[in-house]
Amino acid sequence: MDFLNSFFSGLGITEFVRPSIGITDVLDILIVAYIIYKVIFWIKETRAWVLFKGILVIFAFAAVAALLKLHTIIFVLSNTINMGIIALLIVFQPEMRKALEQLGKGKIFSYFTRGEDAGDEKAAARTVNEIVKAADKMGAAKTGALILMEQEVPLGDLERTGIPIDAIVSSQLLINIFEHNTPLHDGAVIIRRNRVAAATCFLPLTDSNEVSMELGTRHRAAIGASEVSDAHVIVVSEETGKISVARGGVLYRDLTPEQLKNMISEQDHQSAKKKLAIWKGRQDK
Ligand SMILES: Nc1ncnc2c1ncn2[C@@H]1O[C@H](COP(=O)(O)OP(=O)(O)OP(=O)(O)O)[C@@H](O)[C@H]1O
Repeated sequence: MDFLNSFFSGLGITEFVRPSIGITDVLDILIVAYIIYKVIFWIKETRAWVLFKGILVIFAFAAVAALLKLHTIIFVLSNTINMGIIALLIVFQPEMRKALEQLGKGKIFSYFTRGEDAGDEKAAARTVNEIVKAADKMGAAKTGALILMEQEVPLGDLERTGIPIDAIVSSQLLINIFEHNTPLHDGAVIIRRNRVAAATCFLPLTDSNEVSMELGTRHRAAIGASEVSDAHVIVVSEETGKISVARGGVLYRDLTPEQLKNMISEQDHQSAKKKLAIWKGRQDK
């Protein structure tokens, strides 16, 4: 303290007021810093990043206008800022929804819901095997398919667009659902905890313009569904018979049955989540 006083008196500042910082202030600063860090991280992960850079340009423009006293520009900018905030909320409604869903499926909540699935491991492994078997056979026969495996984000909204099934997953059932010219073959199947919940479900199409032109609406729907949920979305191409998986907005194409199995089994999902940031930039073009 003496050192600080002599330092400031050396600078000609005689009265040194020490701000009183308590433990709650430190906690407060740490929480705010963490939230800002998370928001920046989230912005960088979504298309909000491009928009964020655009906003920075506008701020720089406003600063220059204020510096040069360009009154008309300042007037226009200050009167449109409120509208701009509302426009941002509307444009980024899907991203904000996703962020809130991710917040909701965080550790605290999953801790309380994990118990429900205890003892289900054997059935889950069987389900994975049946799905892989079905995908492999449908690929060989060039039967198009679209299958969502629900994870933590509930798919009730998507499920309601289809026809309820509620049957134990089997490769025969899946192959039968996607058989051409049958009433259930169009759209997606949703699988929830080892049961086929619904078929003919309609999924949101991705609006990403980074998706290859050679991919049609089935693959776009798979990517779209994986953007709004954490589901494993399996696609079998009717045209090529190739198997792909969409997860977190990324399409992993041309998978072997073994790779598919690894991707959709739970342990792999956890490690894949960690790798997601690395894969993010490798979205198929
Ligand atoms: N929004 C959607 N939700 C669910 N299923 C969809 C959706 N859009 C298309 N599909 C399914 O995809 C089929 C059309 O696939 P399309 O040929 O356009 O896609 P693709 O990506 O080229 O796939 P493929 O390689 O199998 O031809 C539809 O008959 C329907 O079953």
